[in-house]
Amino acid sequence: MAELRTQLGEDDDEEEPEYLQFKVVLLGDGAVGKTSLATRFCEDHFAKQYKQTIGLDFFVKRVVLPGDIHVCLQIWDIGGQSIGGKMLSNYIYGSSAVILCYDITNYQSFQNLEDWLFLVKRTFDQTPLPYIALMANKHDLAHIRAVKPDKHNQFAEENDLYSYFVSARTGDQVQTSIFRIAADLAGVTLTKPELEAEVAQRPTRAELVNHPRHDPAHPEVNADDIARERRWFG
Ligand SMILES: Nc1nc2c(ncn2[C@@H]2O[C@H](COP(=O)(O)OP(=O)(O)OP(=O)(O)O)[C@@H](O)[C@H]2O)c(=O)[nH]1
Repeated sequence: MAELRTQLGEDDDEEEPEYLQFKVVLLGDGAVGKTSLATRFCEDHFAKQYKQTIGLDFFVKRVVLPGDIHVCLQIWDIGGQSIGGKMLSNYIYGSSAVILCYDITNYQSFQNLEDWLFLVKRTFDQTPLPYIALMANKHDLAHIRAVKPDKHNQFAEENDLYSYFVSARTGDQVQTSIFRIAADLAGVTLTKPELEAEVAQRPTRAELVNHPRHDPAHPEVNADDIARERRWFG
């Protein structure tokens, strides 16, 4: 995995820690929530309004792992319309991690990950593949999901992908997933208490989402969904 050690200070202050730097690329169809995930990862903010990413956008996430290991993730948010574009391979090239994102309420966005994954493999060609994660977003809409967890797990297993279920909207599992990805890239094994401590340190207020709770059309809405909305997430 590509890794760069550097000092990230504004000046040459000797106190500035040494960061492990990794390029992380978010890929997936338009409107699956890549920008929302990046802003949740990095700014702990969520915007309801959809603003299409043209080309790409950049974010930076700094994480301190157990053992005082400082990690800087350069997050490349690639617009979903780039799939047919000539620049896509250039965007993917040199990444340490690729996060394949889909919207659990949009089956097509899941199916199209075959194409996104193919493009990643083609970019890396004979060279080792980066860390690749499968990220199911919009988990707050689990009551209208179109992609069953079984399908997700099968795709992840078949392609040897790390697997995450998140909601950029509520923040559910977002900080945990990025913390885990940072640790995996840095080669740090996290214990459960370490992961929980990180999440507890950065509470995100879960937003109440209006679900049709007792709608007979969505009988699968259950107590877990309701509890999820009320929890505090990292
Ligand atoms: N309910 C819900 N909506 C979400 C979630 N994440 C994103 N959205 C909404 O989905 C829409 C698209 O989100 P974006 O983050 O702009 O999607 P994108 O994948 O970056 O889209 P492109 O720029 O076209 O590639 C926006 O209206 C978001 O508010 C989520 O977890 N839950």
